[in-house]
Amino acid sequence: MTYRIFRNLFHLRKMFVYVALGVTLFLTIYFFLLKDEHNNKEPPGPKPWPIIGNLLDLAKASDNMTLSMGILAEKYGEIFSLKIGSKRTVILTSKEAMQTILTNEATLARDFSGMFADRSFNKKIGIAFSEGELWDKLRPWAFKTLREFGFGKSSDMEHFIQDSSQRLFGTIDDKIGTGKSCDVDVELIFNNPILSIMWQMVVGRISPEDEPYIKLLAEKGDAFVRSGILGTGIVNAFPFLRFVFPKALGYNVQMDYFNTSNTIALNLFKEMQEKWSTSQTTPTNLLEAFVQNFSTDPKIFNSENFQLTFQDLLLASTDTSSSYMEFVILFLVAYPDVQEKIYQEILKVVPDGRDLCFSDRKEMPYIQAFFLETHRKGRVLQNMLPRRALSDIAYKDYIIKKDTIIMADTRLYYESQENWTDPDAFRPERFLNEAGQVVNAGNIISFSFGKRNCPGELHANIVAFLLVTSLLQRYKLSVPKGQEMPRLDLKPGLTLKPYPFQATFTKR
Ligand code: HEM
Repeated sequence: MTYRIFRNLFHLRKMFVYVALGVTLFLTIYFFLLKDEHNNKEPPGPKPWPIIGNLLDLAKASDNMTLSMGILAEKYGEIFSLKIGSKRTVILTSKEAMQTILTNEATLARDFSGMFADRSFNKKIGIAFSEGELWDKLRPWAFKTLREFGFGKSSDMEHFIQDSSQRLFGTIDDKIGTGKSCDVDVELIFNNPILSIMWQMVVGRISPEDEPYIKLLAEKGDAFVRSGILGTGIVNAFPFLRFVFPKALGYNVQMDYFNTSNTIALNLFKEMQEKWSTSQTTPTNLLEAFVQNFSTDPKIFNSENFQLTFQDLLLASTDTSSSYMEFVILFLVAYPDVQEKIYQEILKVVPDGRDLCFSDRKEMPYIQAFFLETHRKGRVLQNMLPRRALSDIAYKDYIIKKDTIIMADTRLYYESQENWTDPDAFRPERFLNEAGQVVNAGNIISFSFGKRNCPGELHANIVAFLLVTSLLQRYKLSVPKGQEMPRLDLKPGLTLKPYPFQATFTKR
């Protein structure tokens, strides 16, 4: 018996040695003898390992995932290749590369796998991850319809935004009580008000029954975005891992948000279908228009497509704009002289203290320059949403092969000394000429390029302008007494935001 055990152990050890020798031989051949997988026309990049691709190179470049791609770009240039798992990926880091490649119609598709497939019942539906005929029809229809209900129209949006900001100021005033000031945790204060603005345009109302859903979506949406960029990268590279380590990779949190959003949207859709079957009125919101079009084109205007359109609109507008607003407060607090200049500009344009309208913005170049500088330093979507090449694409001497994932990372561009002379400084004046007019706004590329760029730019600008001006009319912002200056670097996540900080809101 003992002899048999020893003999088996011996065989096992021999087998292990053979396997180890085999693997070593394979890796040696792979690295030294096999022809380089990058044909010389593909953009350069570190040599990928079998199975894991360049995940180790990314991890080695920096333990801060927001920096990794930029660090590799310093070595390989404005366009370089990586393999994320087995996925061939190209990273763009210069404005020229992004502008040229992302406006090419062959890059209108998206990467679609792992959690991005699970969130949409494994179908390419909705706006942000659909493609082809459905995307061609749904995106223009959704934004044309939203515009009818106020989206991107300052006069209509003013009403929604004032409503949301009043509620936010109410909470701050309650906290101040009979005093003059209070310290506020800035993290997440804008999520709920900003989500409410888009909710009103999509659903057409905020009833007391809607409030808990808005709160739930704001909270779970934030948890989704914070659920770990590393986890999402790994899950996209090795989709099966999401079922093996769902908790560690953030997959549970992500699915929790998707399921919550899809259930809320489905209930709204059914409720509207019932209403429509009894009284047929002219639509006053996106949901109503969606349901009314169901009978004419059920392939597009069905409940699943509504669920994903609802999710795309609420998530894309809320997290980006709220994180951007957190950066706005951070920079106002960190640079009191900048805050004072904006306040003086507000006083000059509306000395009587009336609410500002978006049309006042054209008289206010300094605040416009401040918003541009905030986009440069507070890079909410530093890594834009991944695209996918529909055919081979030529750029300079390189070829991006069909089906390559295309990612853009704006950090190096925004931090380049060559482009900005003093990139580390927060200096809105860089966007003003000697006559005090706004210049070089086109150098801010945060909303991307081409037909698949961000459709929410104007909406985001209106929201930021009206929220910030009304806030500064009421409060002066500062670092709380006895606290250190908050961190100015960016907190990693699917989108970037400031690290948690407090600001003192003092009534003017
Ligand atoms: C600070 C605010 C925002 C920033 C920096 C931002 C940035 C971006 C970027 C970089 C993309 C990817 C574009 C591409 O693939 O080339 C995108 C997509 C998108 N954004 Fe925004 N965004 C912001 C606010 C908004 C708002 C307010 C909305 C309102 C609805 C919105 C809706 C969308 C949608 C639906 C997409 C997907 C478009 C498509 O795939 O066709 N975004 N955004």
